[in-house]
Amino acid sequence: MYYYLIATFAFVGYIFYKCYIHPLYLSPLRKIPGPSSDNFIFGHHASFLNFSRGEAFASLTKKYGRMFRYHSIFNQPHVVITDPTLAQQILITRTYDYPNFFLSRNLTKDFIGEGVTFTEGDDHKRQRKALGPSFSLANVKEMLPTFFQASHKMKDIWLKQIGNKKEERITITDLVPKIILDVIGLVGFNYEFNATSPGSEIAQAYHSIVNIMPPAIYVFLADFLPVIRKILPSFYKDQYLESVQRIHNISDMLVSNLKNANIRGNDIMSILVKTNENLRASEQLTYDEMYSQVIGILIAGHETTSVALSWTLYYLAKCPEVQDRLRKEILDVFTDNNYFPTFEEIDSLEYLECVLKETLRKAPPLPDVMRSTSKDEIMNGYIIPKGTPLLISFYAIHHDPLIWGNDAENFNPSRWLDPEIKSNISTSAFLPFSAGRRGCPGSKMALIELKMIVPIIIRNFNFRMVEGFTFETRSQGFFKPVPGIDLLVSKVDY
Ligand code: HEM
Repeated sequence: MYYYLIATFAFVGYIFYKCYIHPLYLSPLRKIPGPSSDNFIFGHHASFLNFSRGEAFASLTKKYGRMFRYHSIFNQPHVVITDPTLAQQILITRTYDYPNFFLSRNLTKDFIGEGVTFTEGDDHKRQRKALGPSFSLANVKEMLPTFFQASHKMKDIWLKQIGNKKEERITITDLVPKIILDVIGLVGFNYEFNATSPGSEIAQAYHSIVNIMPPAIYVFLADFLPVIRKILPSFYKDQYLESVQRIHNISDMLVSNLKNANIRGNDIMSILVKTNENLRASEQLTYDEMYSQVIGILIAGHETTSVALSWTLYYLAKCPEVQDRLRKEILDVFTDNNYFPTFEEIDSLEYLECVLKETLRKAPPLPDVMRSTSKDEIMNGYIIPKGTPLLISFYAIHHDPLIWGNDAENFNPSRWLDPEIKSNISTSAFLPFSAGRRGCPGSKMALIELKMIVPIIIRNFNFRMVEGFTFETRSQGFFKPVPGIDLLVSKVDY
């Protein structure tokens, strides 16, 4: 009887020590400046981490400097980095000294498998080597017709929605993700997702996954108590877990089909399968690794590009003079509505490039990435013990007035034409695609996709803000408008 009592006291004491005494009174990380914990159980997940953490980190940078601390679940201290020099060290100079950090390795692995996002060191290098040819510029150029058709499909759906009306209020964030999902289906796997059709299985599954994530406390506990994964409330079980399973089934089918195919196309996965066959046995990806790339590419390549496109249209609606200037530039190349431009032509649109860069600066689709320390370190004079989670906030770096000037909060594409600003911006101050060995392999593809879609849409439509319409911004994972963006859309005829 006493043993049970002692064991219970010891357990409770240990939990109290780990969740309260150590993080708040003993950890060397408590010396780093930062806000005090808001909630005994949820830490800052009870406050700013639940909403737009990018904006919160930008304002905390002003208060505490470019390295500060916040508290995660059970008060665990995490360190936020908004200093480009430290970001350079973590992301670029010593990439593999700072492994990726996940709130739950188990749940993440269940979801994305052992693909490129999950691996470290030599395994990560091996996977990136195999993926390289799929993302080469030559291959991305082959994707132009798919981008072209997707933008015309988007245009046709909106034209139908406007009909004979002068102007129509459209929730642009309804169609944009579906169009981008279709694109990734075709260029990624040569597969028709038909996401714009009402019964599209993949579109529904995908929507559930990105919109019904289990709360942070579940994710955190899932690593310590595997039983948590079995007692997820039925809401998550039915919608989230079933959707994950559906996407896994599709991934399995795609990779099996490709392995057995006699003729393969130029899509990302086909090229990966071909590249893999030509690698030395020790470098080849296993079936599981290959299969994990499907879900990785789907998530990494879809939500990011779709969010970037939605923000671009939003900022163009917000800044009519920018929209007019961009349309003028576009009309010089897209002389005819059905004109199919060359790669060189879309790449030469200088102001379009500025608009896209400015959108990715103001609203980086992935507002931050997480890493951890693999050994004890000193950073900016503070002791950072091994295993400390580090959050590199791209959003805060992109909004830092010391880098971007006093108009950092303004949407001003012309800043990218200013030679002085251009020369001040290092690779670690503009990080929409992160940087270093883990930097986004799809950056060229995403930019070219946007450079094809935006002109076709802007050539055909004028976008205006809806008076009084507001939305929230969420940045759990992706920096997204919630519930979405409504704009007034009218046809433009040239
Ligand atoms: C505007 C669009 C995009 C943005 C803003 C973006 C941004 C990013 C960022 C910030 C990372 C994290 C890198 C890190 O952990 O340091 C990443 C990783 C990744 N992205 Fe993208 N991405 C975009 C489009 C794409 C596309 C179109 C694809 C593929 C079709 C893609 C595939 C990947 C993959 C596979 C990774 C994991 C790389 C690794 O861990 O080594 N991304 N992306």
